[in-house]
Amino acid sequence: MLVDGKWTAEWHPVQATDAKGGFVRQVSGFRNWVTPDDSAGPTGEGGFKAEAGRYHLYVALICPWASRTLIGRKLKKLEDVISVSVVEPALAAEGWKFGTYPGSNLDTLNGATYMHQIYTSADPHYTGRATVPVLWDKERKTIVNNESADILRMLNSGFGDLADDTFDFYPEPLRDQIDALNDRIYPRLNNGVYRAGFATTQLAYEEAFADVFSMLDELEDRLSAGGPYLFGSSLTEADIRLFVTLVRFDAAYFGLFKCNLRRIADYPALNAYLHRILAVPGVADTVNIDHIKQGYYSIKALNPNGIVPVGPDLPGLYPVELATIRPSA
Ligand SMILES: N[C@@H](CCC(=O)N[C@@H](CS)C(=O)NCC(=O)O)C(=O)O
Repeated sequence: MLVDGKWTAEWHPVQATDAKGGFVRQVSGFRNWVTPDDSAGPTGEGGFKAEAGRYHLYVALICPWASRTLIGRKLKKLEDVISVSVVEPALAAEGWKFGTYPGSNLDTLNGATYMHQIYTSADPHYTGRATVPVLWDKERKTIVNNESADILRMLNSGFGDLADDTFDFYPEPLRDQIDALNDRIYPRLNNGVYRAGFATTQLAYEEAFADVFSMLDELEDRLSAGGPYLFGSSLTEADIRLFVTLVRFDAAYFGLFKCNLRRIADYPALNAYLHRILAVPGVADTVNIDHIKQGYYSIKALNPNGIVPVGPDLPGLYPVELATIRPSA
């Protein structure tokens, strides 16, 4: 991580923990908002007007939080308005790295090698983890925001007429209910899998494990009783936020994070829902199971030898054919 703008040598991928050994996620540091008229958003300062070509997203395809923003950009048809760079899937010794791994890019915009250099360009004294996603302002040469929940809302309504209005991820009448559901799903499931995976005590792991599967059971019941989306016929940000966790679950969380009571494939309604969202035009383009597997299984603290499992076979998502991977005799 960065301490006063300097990369600390003893960087460690196991994140902060609380007194019980539970994983604690860092609070995001840049919280300004792009708005149609340049005014300030719910947090931070103004001066970030929606303009085509002005903003850039830095993402990792392994990362569920970054993927929220990629889906938002796709479905709001903002691809020509906001450019994107994708880091390599594996966390290097200095964190996220730009490179030539298939599906990744070099940073042609700022010429950085590592994501932490983007942070110190914005704030030479930055202290904190250099996380993705980052929404970068090419004009002011700074980070607008590095919190995916905020960026997803900006993509929904901050870009005004530059965005397509087929989807409204945060419709006025549903806002309280969406907030309430997000507040349940985030700690138990989205972050719950990380709490299980990065727990440093049996107790913290088991508490997280119970949260993950009780939440999945609850969502299975909810989707069996109605649908096609969490709030009926319209796809909202709650669906995007749930989808990014579900699509990683069987490939990474089940194995690496020891969330292995059941797979998403074992939940009929959740599995159908996962594939329903995957079939929404544009969504599948944001999902890269190879990056997801390579990225999670590169976390040395959890997988010291770095061996990436061949399976599981994920029909319709990541089919694995033994014949194509078995070494010939
Ligand atoms: N609150 C942030 C969290 C982002 C986050 O934790 N991203 C992870 C990748 S999934 C990251 O960049 N980790 C690098 C690190 O912690 O050093 C958000 O939702 O945008």
